[in-house]
Amino acid sequence: TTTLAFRFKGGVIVAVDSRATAGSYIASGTVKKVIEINPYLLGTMAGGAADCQYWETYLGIHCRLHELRNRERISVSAASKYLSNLVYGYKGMGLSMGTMICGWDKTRCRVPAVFYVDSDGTRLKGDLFSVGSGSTHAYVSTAAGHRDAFSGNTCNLYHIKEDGWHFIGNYDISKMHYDGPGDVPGGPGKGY
Ligand SMILES: CC1=C(C(=O)N[C@H](C)C(=O)N[C@@H](Cc2c[nH]c3ccccc23)C(=O)N[C@@H](Cc2ccccc2)C(=O)[C@H](C)CO)Cc2ccccc21
Repeated sequence: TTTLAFRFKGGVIVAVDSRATAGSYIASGTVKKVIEINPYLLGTMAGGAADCQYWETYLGIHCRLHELRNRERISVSAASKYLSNLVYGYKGMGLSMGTMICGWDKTRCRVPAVFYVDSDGTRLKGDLFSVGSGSTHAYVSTAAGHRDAFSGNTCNLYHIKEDGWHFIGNYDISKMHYDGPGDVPGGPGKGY
């Protein structure tokens, strides 16, 4: 899996691949690794498929209950803290989940936010994260889908703006232009 999210003045960009594996077998090439928690919160998924799907769906239920009880949206920070505390209760029991909770807070700090949360209990606020077996490639180039055997098929792209998330599209990674390590802007041998 390769998942990437970063914050910028225009909001948050979220990009994930769509491959699921069981050992070296490709179990699926069309999985959704972004859960649409609500119109202004997205969660990405890496690690155990069932673990990610189950606990991020559970988070969605909690976020809705928060809205009903408090008559206001839950903040990205509070949503990510809730997920982190949830899975921390199962630490050491075999959960495997690496996720980014992304959104644009409308109430408190009114800025885009990205939090990394994993099943070890780590929770980090940041501007850019990449999670999954292909993340090392994604940090350095657009190579993840081509270089990591556990990532690939298609890329799902989302843009979170002040008015919520927008699904930009699904792109076939095999049709994306990539001519080797020098392919990224400013890469070696490009002279700029
Ligand atoms: C295709 C699929 C499932 C599936 O492929 N399950 C396998 C066993 C799975 O969880 N694969 C993981 C890799 C994995 C297998 N066993 C594990 C034990 C611990 C941790 C990870 C794993 C995977 O593809 N994970 C994706 C993330 C993912 C995949 C599907 C859905 C959400 C997230 C990913 O991270 C990259 C491929 C690198 O592993 C489970 C499921 C439930 C409902 C609907 C579809 C599926």
